[in-house]
Amino acid sequence: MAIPYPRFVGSEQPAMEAARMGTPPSAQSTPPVNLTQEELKKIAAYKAVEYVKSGMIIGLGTGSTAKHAVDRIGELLRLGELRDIVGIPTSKKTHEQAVSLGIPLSDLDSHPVLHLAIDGADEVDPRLNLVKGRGGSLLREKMIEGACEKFIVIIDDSKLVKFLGGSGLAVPVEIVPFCWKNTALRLREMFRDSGCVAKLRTCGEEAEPFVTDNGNYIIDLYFEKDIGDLQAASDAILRIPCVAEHGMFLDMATTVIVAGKKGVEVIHKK
Ligand SMILES: O=C(CO)[C@H](O)[C@H](O)COP(=O)(O)O
Repeated sequence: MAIPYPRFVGSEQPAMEAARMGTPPSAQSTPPVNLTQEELKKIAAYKAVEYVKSGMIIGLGTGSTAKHAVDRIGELLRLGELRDIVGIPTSKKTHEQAVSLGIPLSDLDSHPVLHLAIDGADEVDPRLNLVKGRGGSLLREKMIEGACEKFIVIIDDSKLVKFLGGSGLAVPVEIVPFCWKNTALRLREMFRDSGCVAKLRTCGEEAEPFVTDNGNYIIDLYFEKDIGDLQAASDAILRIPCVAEHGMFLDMATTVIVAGKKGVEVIHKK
């Protein structure tokens, strides 16, 4: 059950108060029904950072929600409320952000096991399976978040879906650029029964291929129907030689923090 924002229970209070940037408790007596999506993302992010303790090795996620968490970690380090944190960034963009905040950084080669990672997601299904990578960082995210003892996903409630692919948005697949049309065709044919459309992700006015931090392309898969057996789909995609990784994160999240108009909910994997 979601904890409603105006009546905080125990540890729900600090995240909300901090996220509302010092709004005095008295000003919170009316339900904050008009929270924007950005505010909800920030509330989820601040709540997740309560799980960060001094001395931890932390996976730093990518995207607009994760950005709030990285900002908050930087702020707590600056205030001296956290110490001896080492961040492992999941993208070049997050690396830049963390450097600008003075967060000490390292990598998976030096730290093969992390205590915790905090990241956003594009979709979360009832079993806490995820789609990630619409920001394009799925490969590094999967490497780093797969090496964590605890993986906290932070979302606003628009990301909750009945089944992956169910929001009508894409399931991304990172591929080696060589003969990408052939890989796109193989992906489309593989999911023909689910009404799959496979599109190269592009960017800019010239619609140039979007290039990931690893120098790869992304094929976005759009499904008309439920994909069905996700593990079988994952295995089949990964068997295509040019595929580096896909954006289905199955059985990886240990906790999902959902901020919605009615409150913030912390869901732990059973
Ligand atoms: O997977 C990701 C980037 O590769 C992001 O975490 C995901 O796209 C969610 O982004 P946002 O928080 O901006 O909605």
